[in-house]
Amino acid sequence: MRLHINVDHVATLRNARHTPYPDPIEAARICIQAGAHGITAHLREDRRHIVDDDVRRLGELLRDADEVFNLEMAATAEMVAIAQKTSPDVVTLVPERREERTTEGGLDVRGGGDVLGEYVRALLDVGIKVSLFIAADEAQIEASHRLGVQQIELHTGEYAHAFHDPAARARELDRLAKGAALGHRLGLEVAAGHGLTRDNVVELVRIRELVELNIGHAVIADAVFLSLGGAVRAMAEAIDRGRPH
Ligand SMILES: CC(=O)[C@@H](O)[C@H](O)COP(=O)(O)O
Ligand SMILES: NCC(=O)COP(=O)(O)O
Repeated sequence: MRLHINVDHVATLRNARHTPYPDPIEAARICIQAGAHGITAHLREDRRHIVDDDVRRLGELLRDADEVFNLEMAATAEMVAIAQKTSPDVVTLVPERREERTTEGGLDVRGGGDVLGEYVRALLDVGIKVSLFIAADEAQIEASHRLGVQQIELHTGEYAHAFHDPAARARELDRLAKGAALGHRLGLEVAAGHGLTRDNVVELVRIRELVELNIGHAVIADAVFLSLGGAVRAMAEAIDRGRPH
């Protein structure tokens, strides 16, 4: 199971005071040293946390360290051009709404039209792996497969919200498990992420088809008490506890 740490909210803290610290690139270095298999960052259109220069510097760090850089972005011409210029290992296309607090729901791949396919091809053509951040919905998974991407990332936000309601949690886990199984059958790599914590990750990783998790907010929050390296190691331990051996 690959664990990619999302460093967006290191930048949120930095931007709250317009200081140069804490630096998300230094955070990425610590996460990698602590055992993360890659770094994720979301360049939002409003630049509320990660900014363009962070993307450039993360790219340099991770290329030098030979570690994976997963750049999350909206499916727009501006973002695709940034990816072509900065060449992350992976681009995850996500839905984005300017006023949302965080990413709500998955990308509408089925209704995405020709333009989404063009963006996907533009990224694949320059050798960037493409992942689509989608709900665990049969039609969206099949549409992702038809677009020729290598990976899907299942949105676990609803599961995270349902965690303290046993019936809703079981329903969400079942939905994610069915989605992961379908994605795997279609030959897609299946990742998951959003709202994951050391508590809710344990049951999720029983889904054998999942090969990657992208986790940010809870790790950065844990870092306040555990140090960043300690928070990454604690998350890796929670994943190990839940993973079928
Ligand atoms: C796509 C996704 O789930 C993450 O990138 C998450 O959106 C982190 O960024 P925000 O907290 O700004 O939504
Ligand atoms: N794609 C999910 C991600 O990168 C991190 O989401 P979160 O853990 O910050 O909610």
